[in-house]
Amino acid sequence: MSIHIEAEKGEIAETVLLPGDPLRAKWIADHFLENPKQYNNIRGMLGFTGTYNGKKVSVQGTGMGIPSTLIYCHELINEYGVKNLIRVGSAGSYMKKVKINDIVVAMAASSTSGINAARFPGANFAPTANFQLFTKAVNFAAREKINIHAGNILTSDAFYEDDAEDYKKWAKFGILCVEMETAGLYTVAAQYGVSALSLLTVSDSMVTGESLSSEEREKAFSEMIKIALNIL
Ligand SMILES: O=P(O)(O)O[C@H]1O[C@H](CO)[C@@H](O)[C@H]1O
Ligand SMILES: O=c1cc[nH]c(=O)[nH]1
Repeated sequence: MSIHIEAEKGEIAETVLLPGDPLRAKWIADHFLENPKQYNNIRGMLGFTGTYNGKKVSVQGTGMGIPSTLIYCHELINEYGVKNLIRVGSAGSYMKKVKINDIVVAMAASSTSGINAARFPGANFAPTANFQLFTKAVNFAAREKINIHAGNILTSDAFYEDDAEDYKKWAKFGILCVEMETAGLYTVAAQYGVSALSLLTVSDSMVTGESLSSEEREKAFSEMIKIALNIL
């Protein structure tokens, strides 16, 4: 048991899917895992372990933003020996070609977070995806004819930006979409020598103003989950 996770040692798999929303963790466990067993309810941040095609896999909610996500990743890696961390999140599109329900595989994550600026004063750390997981995801999507975008994304500390036009500056530099965790995830994975990948489904568009409802957001992510579970 760690401070925020009440699982016994051995109850969590080496590969963990990480949605921000704990109810999405339950939905994934209920719909995709064989024999799912809940191992965490501290703070309602649900975690489950089951199998997928016979392979042990866990799914753990992280909450929203880098600080919350780092708590769960730190404990999963250091207290439970987790080796592969795969975020399955939602994101807001910054480009016209990145449409609602499209999947983005994050090669790298730019960020407005101060976490690495404080760690590496006067320098920039580049949080990047694990190459093997990234390649497997891209190849699986190609085989299954699932359309994906791959590239740089933005991990923001703010969901509600002051300036609704700010996204245009990031889009000019190739940023596909915005979310709130990946730069933290890629950094903590690098810090402890484990593998991480972020898969994102577009739930909102800054370009068109479209948006999925919270119910659709919770459940509309089947193709992304399929990719995550098939790169184990
Ligand atoms: O859907 P999740 O995984 O929570 O991800 C996105 O949704 C939340 C904001 O609504 C932030 O956590 C953002 O990164
Ligand atoms: O617009 C969005 C959608 C999901 N997540 C974000 O951080 N922003």
